Amino acid sequence: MTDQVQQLQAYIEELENELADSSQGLIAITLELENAQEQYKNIVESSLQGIYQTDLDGAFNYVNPAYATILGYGNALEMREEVSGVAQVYVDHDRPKQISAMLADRQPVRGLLSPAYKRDGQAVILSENIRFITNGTGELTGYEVIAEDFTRQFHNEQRIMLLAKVFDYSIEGIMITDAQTNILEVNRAFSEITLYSAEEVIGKTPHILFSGWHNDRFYKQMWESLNNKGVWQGEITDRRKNGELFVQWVTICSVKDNNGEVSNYISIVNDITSKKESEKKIHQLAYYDILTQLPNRTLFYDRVEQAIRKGARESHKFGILFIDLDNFKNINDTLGHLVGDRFLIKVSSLLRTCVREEDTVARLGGDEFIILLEDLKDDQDAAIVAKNILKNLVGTVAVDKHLLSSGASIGISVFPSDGNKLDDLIKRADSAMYNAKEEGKNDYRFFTSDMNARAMERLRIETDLRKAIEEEQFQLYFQPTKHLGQEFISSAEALLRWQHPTYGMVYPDTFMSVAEESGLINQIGKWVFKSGMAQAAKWHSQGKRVQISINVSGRQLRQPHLIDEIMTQLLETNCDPTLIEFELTESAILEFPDKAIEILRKLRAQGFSIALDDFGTGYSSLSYLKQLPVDKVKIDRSFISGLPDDKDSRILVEAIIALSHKMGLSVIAEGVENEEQLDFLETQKCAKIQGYFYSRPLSVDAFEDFVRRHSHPLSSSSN
Ligand SMILES: Nc1nc2c(ncn2[C@@H]2O[C@@H]3COP(=O)(O)O[C@H]4[C@@H](O)[C@H](n5cnc6c(=O)[nH]c(N)nc65)O[C@@H]4COP(=O)(O)O[C@H]3[C@H]2O)c(=O)[nH]1
Repeated sequence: MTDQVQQLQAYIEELENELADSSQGLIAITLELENAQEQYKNIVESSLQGIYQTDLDGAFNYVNPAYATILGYGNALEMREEVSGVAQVYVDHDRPKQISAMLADRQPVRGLLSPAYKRDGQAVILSENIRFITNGTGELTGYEVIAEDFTRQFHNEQRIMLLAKVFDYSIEGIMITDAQTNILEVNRAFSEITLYSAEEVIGKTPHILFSGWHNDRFYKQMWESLNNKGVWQGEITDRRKNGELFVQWVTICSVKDNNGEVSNYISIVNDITSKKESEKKIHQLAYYDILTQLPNRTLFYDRVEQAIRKGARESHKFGILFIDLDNFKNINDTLGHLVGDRFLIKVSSLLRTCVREEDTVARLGGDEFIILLEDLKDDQDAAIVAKNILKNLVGTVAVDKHLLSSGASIGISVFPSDGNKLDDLIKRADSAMYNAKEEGKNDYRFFTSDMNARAMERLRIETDLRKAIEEEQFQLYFQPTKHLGQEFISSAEALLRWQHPTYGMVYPDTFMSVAEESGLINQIGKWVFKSGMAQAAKWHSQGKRVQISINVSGRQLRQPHLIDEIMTQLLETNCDPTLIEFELTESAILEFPDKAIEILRKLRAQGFSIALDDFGTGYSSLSYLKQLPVDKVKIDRSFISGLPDDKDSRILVEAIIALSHKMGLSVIAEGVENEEQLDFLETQKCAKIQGYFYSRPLSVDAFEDFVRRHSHPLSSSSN
């Protein structure tokens, strides 16, 4: 229709032109022209397309009924009465100018989309073909527009474009197949996920992604769901073009045609490989030990809970082995953490080899491991495993160039005889482990009720100790040390006593290990520093110079701000540092020698003295002594008690005294209880002694009395 109108229009123009040129045949042509114009008018008037003509300024010269209808007017006349030109109809007020610019080359414009307003103000999109109108001399006089209401198509097209964009830009991969699963279309995300371009997959089937990961049953269930419900959702592991496996979360829908037959399948695919990997990582971090990759405490406890449920249901026994390495601290401190870590990794694999596949070996932290032995037939089966572990751990384990061995102490509890709750079973295996340690290490123990009583006792002591710290139930006793050949007293060891409100005087042997394990020793130690220094300063201010030895345990040495704390107490008590000696055992220093040596050096630099307590009982060789910044060696009383009869004790004591003298260290013998011991020590020129033979530890009053009884003004010289 549009073409027909345009052809006619062109023809009329041609005739008009011919008319202008020629005077001959004018009448015939005029008739033909009128005819053609009539014909044109009829066609235009009855056209379903809107047609109008305007002058160059956009004023309407003619509007056909269809155009008036498109714009919501009753008829063309009505429209002409209300609207004079395009400016009142089109959204673009500059339309005449725009049209002139578009038609500058006199070529018609086709398919121009022009938004306009209907009579009632509603928007309408017109699709227009526009051409210029010339007069007989070829001069431009206006333009003619054939317009169609394109609003509905426009919105449909917009929708389709929008859907195409969604398809293209969706972050989910989309694959559309026909009913035979031949791929018809895939989007950009699909290509990014699978690494196949659209060209590579279109015409193929999704089998191109097949990884072999799933069995036939999996696909059978998928098709069953698709056929019955029209949809399937799940995880599929497929293979990318580069061969890599990937996990995707897939939703497949079947699309049916008007006859109810499946025409297409649409798969929407989410690559969840990285999500899966991070889930795996999170799971690994939450449930496995980072160093050894063994299950951690959380996972272990969970397995025990499961075992308890299963055990209760099926009347099964299971065992828990609590393992603490005996010698690990030494390995760590002497060879460094890196070797220590590697050793722990080796121990972990070694432990795994000692149990069955279904058993769980976990690391609780540090050098503590724990094993769940599932389905025990007999308690003794747990003992067999424990023995096997000990045998393996005593043998050497190669780490780098070192051949290391560490015994272990193992505690065993058995479900249900030792408890049917997680807490009880773990606590009891732990108590049994302590027992194995206390009774000589490198062995295993089953839990007994007697151990339970001891564990309860430890707990009670810890609770009471906390109260004791709060209420300052402690006292310092002082045990004088005797300088041979010197009558007056110039030094003493400060020894802690606990005045328990119920049990009376409690000695360190009862509570020191609990204080150490619980860490309460740090608070108690602070009190000892303060009281010891205050006492030394007080006697000093009274003109009595007594050097006081204060014990410092390994745990205290590990305290990060030990030196600051000591210096604070020194300032607060106004004590002279040369009046204070710190006593440390060899083993406390050897727990982490480098750090300990640094601390001791700093303390000496501040004017304090250092004594090596219990010397001879630790692991260090005598030559190691050279490296330690100490002023004094205290020979352990276990060697003194053998004097003078026990040959080994004699040899050792002689050697320690001789070596210390050679190294310029002062020596003191602890635990001297009789004259024979004293005589022997005198012959060896051991200058100082301490022990019941001379004096027991004394309260402050008793100590001052003791000094007075020795009828000397207290010395003003140092020891
Ligand atoms: N059989 C016998 N024993 C003798 C004799 N002479 C002294 N003793 C005892 O031997 C222990 C010497 O202290 P230690 O070796 O430093 O051993 C101390 C020390 O390691 C620790 N300790 C005591 N007070 C403190 C303290 O304030 N802080 C820290 N960290 N540890 C302390 O507790 C341990 C035990 O202290 P005490 O029970 O006071 O026991 C004291 C003392 O009473 C003797 O001739 N024969």
